[in-house]
Amino acid sequence: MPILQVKDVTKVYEGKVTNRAINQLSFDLAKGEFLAVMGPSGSGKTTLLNLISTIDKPTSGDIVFNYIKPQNLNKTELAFFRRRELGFIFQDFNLLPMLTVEENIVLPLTLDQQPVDVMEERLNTLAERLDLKPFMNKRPNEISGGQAQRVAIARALIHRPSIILADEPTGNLDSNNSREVLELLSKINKERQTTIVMVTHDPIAASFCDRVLFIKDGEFFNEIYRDDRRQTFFQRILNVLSLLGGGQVGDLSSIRLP
Ligand SMILES: Nc1ncnc2c1ncn2[C@@H]1O[C@H](COP(=O)(O)OP(=O)(O)OP(=O)(O)O)[C@@H](O)[C@H]1O
Repeated sequence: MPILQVKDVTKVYEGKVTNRAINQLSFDLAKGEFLAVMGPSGSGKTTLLNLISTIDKPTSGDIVFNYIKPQNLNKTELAFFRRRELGFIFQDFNLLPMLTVEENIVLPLTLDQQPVDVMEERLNTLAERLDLKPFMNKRPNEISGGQAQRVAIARALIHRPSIILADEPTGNLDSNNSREVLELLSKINKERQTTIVMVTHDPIAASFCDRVLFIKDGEFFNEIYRDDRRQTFFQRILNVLSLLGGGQVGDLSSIRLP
């Protein structure tokens, strides 16, 4: 049984002009998979992430987590589901500026009214693993972008969610910090079998994943699995992107991945 099933999902935004942002899209996600979603601007990536994250509801079709259909939950159940099952990582980190690094990380457990000893134990483990110990009492504006994203990753992991949803997590980072964050996500995925869905424009970021799902105009375009070296996978990602159009694939094709 996949951890997530997207079944024939359509999302139509009604307005002056009707916009079919996702059209009859279907795919499964296995537990422990690290999936990248790619596609040109406006192809429906954020809409898809909003549907999976239950922020938005499909117009038709089903999204099933394990055996749960979030669209059938009431508001309270949905809030509980989101808090327990999902972890979010955003491009702009979304840390609360008034809280310290430590307070930001434990926020999901605070909201869930978990006991202090559980918070402390998990906080210590994550701070150690993500190398955050030196910054625990700092505020978000006192740390670098790369450090802020590591804090956001710790916050996304602390309640041990079933799925991590990441929207362009390296979009605001330079190449060194991007690589560090991607290696960290990859390590967490491999060591803990944490399931991750990551929307990205960046083929280098996508090359860290197990599979890339490409969408175009809200529809399935292609998917490729990593079964070889990251460099070869990267070249295959570039090949699909050049078929999709709209990118600067030519500039990237000579890149040797570190
Ligand atoms: N709330 C909304 N109301 C109406 N139309 C919307 C809404 N959100 C997105 N759209 C439209 O749905 C389509 C898909 O948008 P979406 O933001 O999901 O694409 P995207 O692939 O994430 O784009 P980008 O890479 O530029 O972030 C676009 O045509 C967009 O204009």
